Amino acid sequence: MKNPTADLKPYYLSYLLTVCQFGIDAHGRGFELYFQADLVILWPLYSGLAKIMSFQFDPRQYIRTVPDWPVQGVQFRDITTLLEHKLGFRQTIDCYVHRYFEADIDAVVGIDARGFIIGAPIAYELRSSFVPVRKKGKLPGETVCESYELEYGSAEIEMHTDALKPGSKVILVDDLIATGGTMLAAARLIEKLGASIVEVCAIVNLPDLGGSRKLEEAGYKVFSLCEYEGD
Ligand SMILES: O=P(O)(O)OC[C@H]1O[C@H](OP(=O)(O)OP(=O)(O)O)[C@H](O)[C@@H]1O
Ligand SMILES: Nc1ncnc2[nH]cnc12
Repeated sequence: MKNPTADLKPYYLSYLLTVCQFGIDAHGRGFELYFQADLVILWPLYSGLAKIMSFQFDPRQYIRTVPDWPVQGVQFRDITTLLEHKLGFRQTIDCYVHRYFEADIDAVVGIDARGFIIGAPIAYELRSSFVPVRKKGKLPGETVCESYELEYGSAEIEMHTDALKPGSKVILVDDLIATGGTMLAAARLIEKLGASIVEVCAIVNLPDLGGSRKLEEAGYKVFSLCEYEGD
């Protein structure tokens, strides 16, 4: 087991604080000594529980499906109902934080617009920077641009050229992978800036639309919290 006190992790710390605080008050020993001792004891228990909870969490219970929206034939997987659910939202963010906590991520890149909602809190918890990929025409600085096809339409996205340092480690985040066009275009932007993509991740994957397969064939690791077959 890695010694947790060697490099205190603020995220785990926030979970443990309540327990430890009680211990500190009751015990009356030096803060450092007692606090660190608690971390050593609780670390395997806490990280084990967090993994089990992430494993069991299924966001589909909170996601609303709207048939034939925005066009006939599309089963729209609406994550607003997940975001509205206090615990569901928290568990969603926690799944990514636990997954990437020890990956030394420099930046979370979130895709306009729903990728911002989940990308920003993940970046905050990972203590990394957050970089927005925006629809064309929204960023004021010098940008790199990519065009792509959607399940319903086509679009262009941009990122500031100075948003990522060459060689930096990033995760790419969006709410959903359908045809994969958006993620692939965003991944190309990241690569144009010379950064390296640890994983591309989404809440929802629609595997039958082929996006995750395309991303994997392009060499990216893909992670999603749930899938809907047959879309
Ligand atoms: O895998 P794909 O086929 O590329 O589709 C997935 C993308 O489509 C949706 O965004 P949309 O373009 O509808 O924009 P929005 O977030 O502004 O609603 C979704 O949030 C993803 O970004
Ligand atoms: N089926 C779908 N549901 C929600 N967002 C989407 N973006 C592309 N396809 C989608």
